Amino acid sequence: MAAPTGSATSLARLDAAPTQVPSASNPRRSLGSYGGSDWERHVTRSARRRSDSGMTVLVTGAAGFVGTHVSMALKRRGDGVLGLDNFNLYYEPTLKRNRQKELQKNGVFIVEGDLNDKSLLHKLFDVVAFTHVMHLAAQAGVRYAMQNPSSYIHSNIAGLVNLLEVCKSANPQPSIVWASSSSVYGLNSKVPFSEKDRTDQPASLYAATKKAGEEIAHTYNHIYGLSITGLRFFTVYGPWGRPDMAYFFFTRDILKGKVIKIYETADHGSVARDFTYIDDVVKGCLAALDTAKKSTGSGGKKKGPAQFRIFNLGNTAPVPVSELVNILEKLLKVKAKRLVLPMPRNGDVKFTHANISLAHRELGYRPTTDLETGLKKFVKWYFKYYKEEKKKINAW
Ligand SMILES: NC(=O)c1ccc[n+]([C@@H]2O[C@H](COP(=O)([O-])OP(=O)(O)OC[C@H]3O[C@@H](n4cnc5c(N)ncnc54)[C@H](O)[C@@H]3O)[C@@H](O)[C@H]2O)c1
Ligand SMILES: O=C(O)[C@H]1O[C@H](OP(=O)(O)OP(=O)(O)OC[C@H]2O[C@@H](n3ccc(=O)[nH]c3=O)[C@H](O)[C@@H]2O)[C@H](O)[C@@H](O)[C@H]1O
Repeated sequence: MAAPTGSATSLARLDAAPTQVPSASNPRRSLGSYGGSDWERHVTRSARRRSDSGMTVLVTGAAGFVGTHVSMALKRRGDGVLGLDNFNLYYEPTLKRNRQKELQKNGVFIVEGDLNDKSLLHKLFDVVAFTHVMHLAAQAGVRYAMQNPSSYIHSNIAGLVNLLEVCKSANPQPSIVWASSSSVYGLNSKVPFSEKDRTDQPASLYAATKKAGEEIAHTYNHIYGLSITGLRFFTVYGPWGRPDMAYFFFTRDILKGKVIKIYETADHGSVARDFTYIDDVVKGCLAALDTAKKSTGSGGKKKGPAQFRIFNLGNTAPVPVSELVNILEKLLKVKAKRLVLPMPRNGDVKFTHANISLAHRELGYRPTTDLETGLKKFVKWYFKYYKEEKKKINAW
């Protein structure tokens, strides 16, 4: 994982934009450097939909785990899709580049840029009349927030506000669906978590920025008439996943014979997650886009009541982390070296469990993949992917 950049304290740095995870691209390029007709040709071709009934969607975080899957699913069914990602170095940059290649093969172009680059966003909305924005770009990960807190402010707060500012003044205004998180339930002990439950006890800065995002979204809905749907994802896993997440690095470490740390509660109880398979989450995202009503503002002014929704997208079948490891051992045919430790106060919560009846009722959301089935698909992908990567390295 990339070293955090947040420790610089010189006066020059204090004036600079909030600290970011180092990025492969320069987020402050001048508009001219986005490239002339070639850039525009890629953008318009990627955003072209196959039929008039389709949508034209800007997917932020398209080189990310969920963003890649959602972009692919939209393109497959004929919608116009344009990606935006800053390709930051929070985890393996080659993985993001390889996801980008997969998307490119399927006709999805990713513009390399930062959410905070207002002129870039304006330029994109000038070139393409987006009907929808699927906003997935964010600084993810609950524990990394203790190492690089500013990166969460940069992407999850400043970046979100910047995006909403541009959306509010776009003509037509797009409908927005964006990723919140199960982490907003924080220290709640009433399960399963329902959208009506309190969300005022976050256990990590990550969770606090997602909660803040929900409030910010409400403001833009209230003042400017933006149609906004927030989706609270619950620990999403699967092929092309995130190497900073436990199921992914447990797989790598078990195969390497390295010790893995498994957290337990202070009274030796198990820590559990409502692990949700990526294909189920993608279906929920598409259903949210399909049922999103149009925004009601124009010229930066609200012209009528606008839709505002929040849904849990979980699996509603929590599994203890120790059981996740049992399944991985079985699939990998390797015994894990386990070190059981009390859960540190590092942003983690003891358990998550989604009540999904609202998403079921309004989105027709019904997850169908149990953890063992989903992990089997992940492990299959993992072996294939790293075999290919190893071949590439050996060929050098
Ligand atoms: N995967 C999960 O378990 C999970 C659970 C709950 C919520 N979420 C949320 O879902 C969304 C997608 O998560 P993911 O797992 O795909 O994460 P990810 O890190 O794989 O994807 C996020 C992408 O956003 C990009 N990005 C970050 N900051 C940016 C910026 N300022 N400008 C442009 N691009 C930027 C990153 O480069 C990355 O490719 C995130 O909002 C995350 O917080 C994920
Ligand atoms: O749904 C979300 O809102 C969040 O989902 C995800 O967070 P988490 O549920 O915390 O997933 P993840 O890190 O894989 O840890 C899984 C389990 O392994 C335990 N865990 C973890 C590390 C370790 O070394 N040992 C361990 O036992 C740990 O205690 C936990 O019980 C996303 O990363 C995050 O972006 C956020 O959006």
